[in-house]
Amino acid sequence: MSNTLWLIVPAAGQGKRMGATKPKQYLALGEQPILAHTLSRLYAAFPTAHLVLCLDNDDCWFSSAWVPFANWQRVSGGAERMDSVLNALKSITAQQDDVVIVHDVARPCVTSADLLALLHAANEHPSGALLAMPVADTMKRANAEQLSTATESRDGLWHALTPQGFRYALLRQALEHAVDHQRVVTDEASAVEALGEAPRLVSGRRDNLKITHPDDLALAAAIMASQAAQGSGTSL
Ligand SMILES: Nc1ccn([C@@H]2O[C@H](COP(=O)(O)OP(=O)(O)OP(=O)(O)O)[C@@H](O)[C@H]2O)c(=O)n1
Ligand SMILES: C[C@](O)(CO)[C@H](O)COP(=O)(O)O
Repeated sequence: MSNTLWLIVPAAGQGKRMGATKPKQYLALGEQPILAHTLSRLYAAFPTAHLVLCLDNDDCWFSSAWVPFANWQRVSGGAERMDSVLNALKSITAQQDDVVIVHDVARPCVTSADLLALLHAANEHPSGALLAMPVADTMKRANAEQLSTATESRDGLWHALTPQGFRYALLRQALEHAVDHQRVVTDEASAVEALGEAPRLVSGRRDNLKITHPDDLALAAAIMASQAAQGSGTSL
């Protein structure tokens, strides 16, 4: 029996740091909301995947017209991002070694080439994999007054991105372990690391922006326009 590729998209956030009148995933990038762009990018790379979309129970902006997948379901979001992802894992009937890819709805600039590279690494490595990019700036430690008190070594330091991919059994065990230990994790890889596993870092494009703050919108639009001009968004 061929394994199902599961695609979990956490999209139940409120976008507080964006400070908009609606959750940021529904803000327009050109003619479409961010959510539609992200799902379109994911579909281009994984058209036969089973999508599990995490949405807030009070979400009044979502439209199924933005979902290109034939196989998909929605699930209630949770208090934190990790709770939304765990709700999605609990809502599916997966084989223990099925690969689960988790991607933020707030990252619409991800390319097919990066998505497929991540899937390959997640298939190859029992501890899973995540897109990431090496830190290129000098990293400062600030005190409560926002004064720079130290410089942290950037050797071996990476920015974690998404998607992140793991076998179903490992990811569910890792997130349930985090919940059991009342530990909030901000990405799936840190839950897996807490089990003593070491996911593979897959070097990803530096334009895989997570739209978080207001000035990220114009930046994302410029990235997508550049990708379209170069034919690099959904081309392989
Ligand atoms: N309880 C939550 C919180 C976040 N997310 C999702 O997790 C991703 C990354 O989170 P973030 O960028 O922090 O989004 P928000 O939580 O919406 O932003 P903020 O922290 O500014 O409110 C987003 O796609 C968001 O929709 C989620 O599904 N469930
Ligand atoms: C998962 C993530 O995008 C990896 O960088 C990030 O941890 C999400 O953090 P957020 O605070 O939920 O945006």
